[in-house]
Amino acid sequence: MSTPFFVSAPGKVIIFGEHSAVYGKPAIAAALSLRAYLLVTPSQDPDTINLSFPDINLTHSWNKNDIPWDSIVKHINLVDNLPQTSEELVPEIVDQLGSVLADLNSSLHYTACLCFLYLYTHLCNQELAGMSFCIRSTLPIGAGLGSSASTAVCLASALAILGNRVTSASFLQTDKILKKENNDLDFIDSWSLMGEKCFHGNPSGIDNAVATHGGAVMFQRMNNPAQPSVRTSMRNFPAIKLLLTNTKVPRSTADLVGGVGKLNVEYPKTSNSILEAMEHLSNTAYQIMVRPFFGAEERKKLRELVNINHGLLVALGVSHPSLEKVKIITDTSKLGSTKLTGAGGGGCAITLVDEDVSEADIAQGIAELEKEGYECFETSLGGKGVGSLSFEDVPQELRSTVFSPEKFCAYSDRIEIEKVLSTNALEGWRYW
Ligand SMILES: Nc1ncnc2c1ncn2[C@@H]1O[C@H](COP(=O)(O)OP(=O)(O)OP(=O)(O)O)[C@@H](O)[C@H]1O
Ligand SMILES: C[C@@](O)(CCO)CC(=O)[O-]
Ligand SMILES: [Mg+2]
Repeated sequence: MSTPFFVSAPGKVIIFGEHSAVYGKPAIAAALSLRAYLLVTPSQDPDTINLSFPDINLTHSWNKNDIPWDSIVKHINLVDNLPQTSEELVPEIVDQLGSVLADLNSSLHYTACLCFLYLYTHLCNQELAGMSFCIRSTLPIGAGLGSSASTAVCLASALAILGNRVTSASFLQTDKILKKENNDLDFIDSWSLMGEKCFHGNPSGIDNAVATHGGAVMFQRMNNPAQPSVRTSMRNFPAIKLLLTNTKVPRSTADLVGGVGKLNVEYPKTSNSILEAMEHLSNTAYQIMVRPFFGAEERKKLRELVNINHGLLVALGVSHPSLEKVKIITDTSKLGSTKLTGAGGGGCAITLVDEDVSEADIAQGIAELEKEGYECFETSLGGKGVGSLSFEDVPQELRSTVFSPEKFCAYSDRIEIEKVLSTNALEGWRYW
C-alpha cells in the first residue's frame, strides 16, 4: 500500500474475567466503537522517522541510521524469512534500543517509543525510507478500555504493511465474508502482543486479540506458553444495554497486574481460590450468553454475575474508591449491575442496565455520575477489528483534508476525529 495511509483498531470492554485472564482463566470481552487511528505519511527527510503521539504529548524523531541495526538484527529469530515472536521481549534487543531511547526522560514516553522501535526493528528494515507516524485515539487513555492494545495493534499493522509482512486489507464493511483462517490477522495479533509486552510485562493477550479481530470473544491464555491462546468468537453476542463510566482516576495496568502478582505470591491459596471462582463465573456467563434465547431471566443472571465479578476484583485489591462510588450511585438508583472493567484502580466501570429502568431514570443516574466529575459513554459493542484506509479509497476531493498530518494532529476531540475518519464518515475502510 502506498503512503499515506491510515490504520485503525478498536478498544474493548472486558465483561467478565479481567486479571484472572492473566492466569490462564477464560474471560469475555467485546470490541468497542471507540478506536485508535494511526496516520502514516512519508517524512520530508527520507532518513528521519517521526513520531507524533499528541494524546500523550510525545513528539520524537530519530535518524534511522542511528538505530544499531546490525546488533539488533542478529538477535531476531527468522523462520522462512519471517520474524518470530517470543515469550518475553528479547533482552539483548531491548538493551540495544536503549542507546536510541536514552534521551527520553519520562517512563510514559519511554514505553511508547520502546513499543514503536521494538516493532519497527522486527517488522521493517533499514532500507525503508523514513516515515511520520501520528496516533490519535477516541478512547480515554489508561482507563481500562484497551488504549494500549489498540495502539499496539495500529503500530503492528502499519509496520507489517510497510515491511511487506502482510497483504493489504481487502474487504469493505459492506462485503459479506465468511472468516476462516486469516494468517495476516494472526500475524498482527501476535506482534501487537509483543507491543503490549512493552506497555506491561505480563499481558494475557485478550486486549490485543479483541482489537485485532473485533467482535466479541471468550479468550483463554494457555498455561503452557508453547500453546497458542484459545479465542472463541461469540457470534450471537446478545444485545446488552451497557453504560460506561470513566472515573478519570489515572492508573497503570502494569502496576495493577503487578499488585495481583504480589498477592499471588503472598497468599497463593486464597488468591487461587478467587481466580478459580472467576473461571467458573466466566464459564457460566458464556453458557448464558450463547443461548439462542436470551431473555429477561438470562439478563438477570448476567447482572448477578457482574456483581459477583466486581466483588472478586475488590478482593484482589484492584478497585478504587471512585469505582466504589460509581457502584453506590448506580446501585442506589437501581440502574443495574456495575463492575470495574479492565485493570481497575480507577479508570472505567461498566453497568449492565436493567431493561425495566426508564430512560428518565437512566438520565437521572447519569446526571448524578456526572456531578461527581465522571464521564458517561454510550457505545456499541462487537464492532470491527483492525482496518486500513488507503489514499486511493478516499474520494479525491477529501484526500488533502483526510491525510493531512497537521489537521489530524489538531482535531480537538473525539467528535471531530469521528466526523472525518470513522467508518460511518468514510466508506473506504478495508478489513482483513
Ligand atoms: N493514543 C495513544 N498514543 C500514544 N500512546 C498511547 C495511546 N493510547 C495508549 N497509549 C499507551 O498506553 C498506555 C496506557 O495503557 P494501559 O494498559 O495502562 O491502559 P489501557 O490500555 O487504557 O487500559 P487497560 O489495559 O486496563 O484496558 C499509555 O500510557 C500509553 O503509553
Ligand atoms: C488486567 C487485564 O486482565 C486486562 C486489562 O485490560 C490484563 C491482561 O489481561 O492483559
Ligand atoms: Mg492496556
